[in-house]
Parts: sequence; structure tokens; C-alpha cells
Amino acid sequence: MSKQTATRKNGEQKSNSLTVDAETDERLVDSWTDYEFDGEAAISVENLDVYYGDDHAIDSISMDIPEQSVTALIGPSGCGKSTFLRCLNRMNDRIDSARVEGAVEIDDENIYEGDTDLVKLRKTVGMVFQSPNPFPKSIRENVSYGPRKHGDVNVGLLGRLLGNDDRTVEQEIVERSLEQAALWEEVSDRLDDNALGLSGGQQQRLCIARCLAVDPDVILMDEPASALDPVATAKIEDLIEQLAEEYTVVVVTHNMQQAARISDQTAVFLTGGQLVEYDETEKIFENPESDRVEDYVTGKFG
Ligand SMILES: Nc1ncnc2c1ncn2[C@@H]1O[C@H](COP(=O)(O)OP(=O)(O)OP(=O)(O)O)[C@@H](O)[C@H]1O
Repeated sequence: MSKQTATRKNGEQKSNSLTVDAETDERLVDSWTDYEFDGEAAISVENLDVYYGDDHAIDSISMDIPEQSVTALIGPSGCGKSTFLRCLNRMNDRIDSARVEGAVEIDDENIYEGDTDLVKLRKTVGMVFQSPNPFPKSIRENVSYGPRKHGDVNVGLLGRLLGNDDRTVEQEIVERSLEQAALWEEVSDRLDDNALGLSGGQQQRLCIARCLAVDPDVILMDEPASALDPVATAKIEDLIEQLAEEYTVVVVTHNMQQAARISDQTAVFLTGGQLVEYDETEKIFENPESDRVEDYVTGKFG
């Protein structure tokens, strides 16, 4: 057995053990491989466990997620990728049977401690889901929904009553968000049309615009392109890479080529909710430490 020692952002030394099975010669990373990177961690996860009733879905995961980059979470069906992603903005709170232990630090605060403001948390850490889910309202209202809800924009009767009808501010936010989501040119002349009239790919970019409108730091994406055709998928992939210049993006994907194309680092989850390896994407796909990861990324199982 050989030992590798890594240092996490908080200076704590972690020892990751690589075991070689004497009989099969298989290389196994027992727990997780730490990943050292330049820059700051946007999210720091420490000893995270998730249970659904008695089922242990996430098994003591620790990892730092670098800011302004794309982190891909990959692994076979049911290994806990979505569960882990939902922990990052406490979406699992909505599932009665889910119990979360451990810490997720964002802006130096453990979001599972004290009186975390969930509305504020989900503004800072936005989420885009697998199937586009725009509201059955106009394109403009979809984008301005969040800023209105958070009181950043007062329009209509409320705005007039408060003496500040922010139509111009609303228009600026709508335009900026749609531009960032690479949708502005396609919809600028029909902002008051119903969003449900858009194509699936356009609807997904609208959902990304809706998320960007409240000015998040982190964007979580759960299989954001799996319901889309190849052309729409390519647009979402380009967009994800652009967004990472400004935001921290964490994306769950079943598509390994997609992870290889768009991410800076990749975390591989395997059955039992374990993080088996986490490293630069190139390293994971070309020279992983663990044989199980090699088998998975080369398609031998999964
Ligand atoms: N709401 C829930 N209630 C009970 N068990 C759940 C719930 N959501 C997920 N699980 C269980 O937790 C485990 C991890 O599921 P999760 O959906 O996080 O995996 P995944 O890797 O994202 O899977 P997939 O790739 O198929 O979406 C599975 O055993 C699943 O059955």
C-alpha cells in the first residue's frame, strides 16, 4: 500500500490511501483523492453524509470546489451525484426522508449551521434542472421573477405605490441576463411572448438566464443538456464554459465526453455514494489513479 499526502485549502493534511489488491493487482483509492488547485475554493465540503431513511446515499465526502471554474460530477446511475449537488444549496431539505450530516462552507459559513437564510442561500447558489422548467409566463417575467421576489426590482402597482417603478432597471436585468445566457438575440423582439413557445434549448437557456438574474456566485446544473438535441446541447456546453469565467459552475452529467469537453476538474462518484477520485479532468480521463475509475471512464462498466 502506498500513501499520498495532500493539503487542503484550509491547510489540513489529508492522507489518501491507494491500495493495490495483491491477488487481482487492482489499484483502489480507498477513500478520495484530494485535488490541489490554484485560487480560492468557492465551496468546501467536509465529511458530508446523506441518508434517505436508513439508506446511506452519500458516504463521508470531502472536497473543495474551486471558484470560477467548471466542476463535473460523474458516475453510474444511483451513485449519489444529484443528492450531492442538492446538498450544495440545501435542496435536500425539501425531501422529508433526507438527513444530512457534515459541513458545506460557502463564504466561510457552514450552510448547515445556525440560522441560514435559505432564500439568500439559493440566490447565491442557483440551480438549473434536467428538464427546462420555465414558468407559464412571458420571457420577461421569467427573467425578472427572481429580482422582483428579492425586492431588487419594484414594478407595476407595487413600484408605483413605493414611488419607484423600476421598469428601466428591470429591462436592464432582463437584457443582461438573456445576453449572458446567449439568448438575447433570439428573443429580444418578443420578450412579452409566453416562454412555453420557445424551443427546448431556448427554454433551458431561459432557465439559466432566470438563475443569472439574481446575481448568483455558484450555478448548480443537474444534467442540463440531457433533454436536448445535439445542436442545443452544444450551445449549452459553450455557455457553461463562458459562465465559468465569472461564476462557479458545478455540473452533474452522465455524458463523459461532455464532462471531458467542458470541465476543469472532475469528481468521480461510484456506487455507495463514495467519491473515488477528484482531479483535473485531463488526469481523470487520461491517467486516473484508480482502476475502477479507469474502467468507468473507458466505458468498461457503468
Ligand atoms: N427522494 C429520495 N428518496 C429516497 N431515496 C432517494 C431519493 N433520491 C435519491 N434517492 C436514492 O439515493 C441514491 C442516490 O440517488 P441520486 O439520484 O443522488 O443518484 P444519481 O447518481 O444522481 O443517479 P442518476 O444518475 O440516476 O440520476 C439512490 O439509491 C436513490 O435511489
